[in-house]
Amino acid sequence: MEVRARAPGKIILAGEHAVVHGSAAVAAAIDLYTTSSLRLLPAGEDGGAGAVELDLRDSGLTFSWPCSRVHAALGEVGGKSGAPTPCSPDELAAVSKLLEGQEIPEAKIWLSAGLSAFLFLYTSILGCRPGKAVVTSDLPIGAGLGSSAAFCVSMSGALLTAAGAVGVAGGSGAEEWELFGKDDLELVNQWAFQGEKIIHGKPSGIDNSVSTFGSMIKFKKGELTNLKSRNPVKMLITDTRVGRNTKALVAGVSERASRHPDAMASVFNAVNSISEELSSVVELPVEDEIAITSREDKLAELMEMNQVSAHTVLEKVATELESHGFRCFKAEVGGHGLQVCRA
Ligand SMILES: Nc1ncnc2c1ncn2[C@@H]1O[C@H](COP(=O)(O)OP(=O)(O)OP(=O)(O)O)[C@@H](O)[C@H]1O
Ligand SMILES: C[C@@](O)(CCO)CC(=O)[O-]
Ligand SMILES: [Mg+2]
Repeated sequence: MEVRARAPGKIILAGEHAVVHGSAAVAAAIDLYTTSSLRLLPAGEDGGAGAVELDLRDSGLTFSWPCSRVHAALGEVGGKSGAPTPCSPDELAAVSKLLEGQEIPEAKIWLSAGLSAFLFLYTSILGCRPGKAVVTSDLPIGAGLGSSAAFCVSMSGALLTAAGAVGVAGGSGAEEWELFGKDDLELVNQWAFQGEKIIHGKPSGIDNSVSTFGSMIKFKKGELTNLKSRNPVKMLITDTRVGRNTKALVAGVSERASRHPDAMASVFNAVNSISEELSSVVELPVEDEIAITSREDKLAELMEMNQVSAHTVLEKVATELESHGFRCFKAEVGGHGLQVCRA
């Protein structure tokens, strides 16, 4: 049987980075997804133990680890389909050793973090059982749209479903996306957070939470509040195609906070207030065009204060940006979280 799980990317409207230091932040799922398909395989035809395989379809790269090698590196692992235990430094070192000998092009060396997260999640949940995972994604990687979280959430969803730890009982039989129950989502989210830690270093958990649960959320110190907005909020997302590494950026902010503790505490406090205010603006009931425009203006101002300059003339701005070679996504925000499909 093949299990497919898809998880959305996200945008953060306010509170990015400050959320790692305890400020509130507001994030929304976007309708761009990463899909992980998983098929458990029989043991090798030659009587061998088979292999764990990963096919990263978008980058045209495939990876394979003989189960015997995985077992030799990690020992007895797997079967942990309850709450996760974090990846210990020894485990991470063993996982990193498994990357040796894999042909990762220098230009895509950043994939190593994703491969480590995959190996940790796969082996912790399924042990050294042979299987093949295929990943495809609509999301640009390293562009701030939560590709790492969508990768970890969709992969955790597929692995835990294959392990029988979560899932819609029996499935509908039809090939359509179904939503998980709340407890299952909680479990997937906990596992995905462990994967995010391998990729991000010190994540707040906002990205994996919004990717798992969907919708628009306020997130503060690990606590999630669903924001209820009766009117859809539309955003224009622009990929500057200038890649960056979130782990390095997060570490940079922490270093700055330790160099300037008082000043940065005030910055984090200000960002917290912006996120709190933005959350209430999102939930304001808006009945007519004037109220919608006024809400958009308030959101724009708060986002600008947070960091970003927001524009409402979407088509005009998109055309202008695209004429300069940028890529724009017009995304619906606040949609579904993790979904699963069993063929
Ligand atoms: N589809 C994918 N396949 C394999 N690895 C992936 C995939 N998507 C993300 N990753 C892993 O996640 C890393 C990118 O994570 P990073 O947190 O730096 O960027 P992001 O998640 O796109 O942005 P942000 O966290 O700021 O929203 C990649 O370097 C890779 O290791
Ligand atoms: C930059 C950051 O705030 C969001 C990354 O999308 C880091 C985090 O919260 O883990
Ligand atoms: Mg990320």
